[in-house]
Amino acid sequence: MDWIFWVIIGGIVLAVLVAFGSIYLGKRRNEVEASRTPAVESAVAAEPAPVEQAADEPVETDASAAGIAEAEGAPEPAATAPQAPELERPEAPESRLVRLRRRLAGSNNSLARALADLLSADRIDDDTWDDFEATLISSDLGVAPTGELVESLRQKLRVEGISDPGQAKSLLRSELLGLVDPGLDRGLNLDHEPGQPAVVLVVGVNGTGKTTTVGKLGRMLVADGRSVLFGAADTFRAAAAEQLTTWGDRVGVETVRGEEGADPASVAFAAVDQGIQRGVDVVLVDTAGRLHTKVGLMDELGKVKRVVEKKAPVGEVLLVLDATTGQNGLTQARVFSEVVDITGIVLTKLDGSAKGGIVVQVQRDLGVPVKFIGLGEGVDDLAPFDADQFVDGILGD
Ligand SMILES: Nc1nc2c(ncn2[C@@H]2O[C@H](COP(=O)(O)OP(=O)(O)OP(=O)(O)O)[C@@H](O)[C@H]2O)c(=O)[nH]1
Repeated sequence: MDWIFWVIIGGIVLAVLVAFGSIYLGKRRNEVEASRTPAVESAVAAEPAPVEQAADEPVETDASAAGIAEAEGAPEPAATAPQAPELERPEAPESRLVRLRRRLAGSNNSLARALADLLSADRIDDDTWDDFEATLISSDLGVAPTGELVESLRQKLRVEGISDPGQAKSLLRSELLGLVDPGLDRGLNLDHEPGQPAVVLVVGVNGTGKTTTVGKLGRMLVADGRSVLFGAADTFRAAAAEQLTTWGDRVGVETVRGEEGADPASVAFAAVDQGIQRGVDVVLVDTAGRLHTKVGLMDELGKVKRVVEKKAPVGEVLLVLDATTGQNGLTQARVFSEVVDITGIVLTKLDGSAKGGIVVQVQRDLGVPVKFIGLGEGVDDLAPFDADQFVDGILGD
């Protein structure tokens, strides 16, 4: 019987050991689980990283869209909407100056302020007129046109006894309008023979905004339903052709370019030749404008024009001038007009300049109309010049 007793005792001891063992093992497992959990959590937390990257992709698109929006001067470049197709839909040329007028007014409100000061003075004496005249001159209207305007305004205010600010402002408006000359033909000459494109040469000193203007103009012409080709005849600066090609990609226009340092005339020739073969409506040729010597410039631009005209007549030579350069810009303009027949002026950077009066001076000086104005760096920031809108803009209306 003894052995039965010992078997029972052994069984009890075994059962107790098994019970303790499983309690211990269960506890260990929990500890291991517990120590593992943070790692698993961090792994789970790490998982969204690729997802985040994937989610980042549209943000990258947004960034580029924002870049475009920023370049266009859109007020909220950080907008996160995916690239909207309308971003690339060109704006109708007619509505541009209306939209851009605020920018013009923002830059030129010194004129409106000077007029307000003039009219609010208790007594308009010589000093008051002198201040007003100084403001007109500082807006680059030029000494002679300013003298004419002030003289005429003084006389009319005196003769007609005008003291009402509204009436005085409309008088100033009509005087300014007379100086800007609304009667000038500001249309871009795009006449061309069948089988030949219209050719537009864009000239000017580097940095004035030539390439940008070619890009914006291409966009405007495309908006108008025309087929366009760019010619990168600024072969002097390596990046210039690249810059124009980028603009072309942006506005849906192909660019004909040559090797760096190639003869600008041969690139212009090739562009017009391509234009003929493809049957495009307009070839816009961007040129280099180093003001090294007048003779060098004459040789280069003269040659470009002569060579191109073996293929098709050049209908427009647009001179691009930076409005912020004032008298310097006028001096450059004179040099260019001596070497090539300018048919129109593009005044750029008027958005950052209180020098709207330069329009009057440059037209008088060169005897050619301002046809376009640049009011920003964006694709749609070029507007056909309209005398009425312009004067309203610089008067802050
Ligand atoms: N604010 C403003 N900037 C402009 C305007 N037009 C051009 N720009 C800027 O002026 C700078 C020079 O423009 P470009 O088009 O490169 O000038 P460019 O005459 O072709 O000069 P090169 O490329 O050196 O031959 C760029 O930063 C343009 O974005 C404008 O109407 N307003």
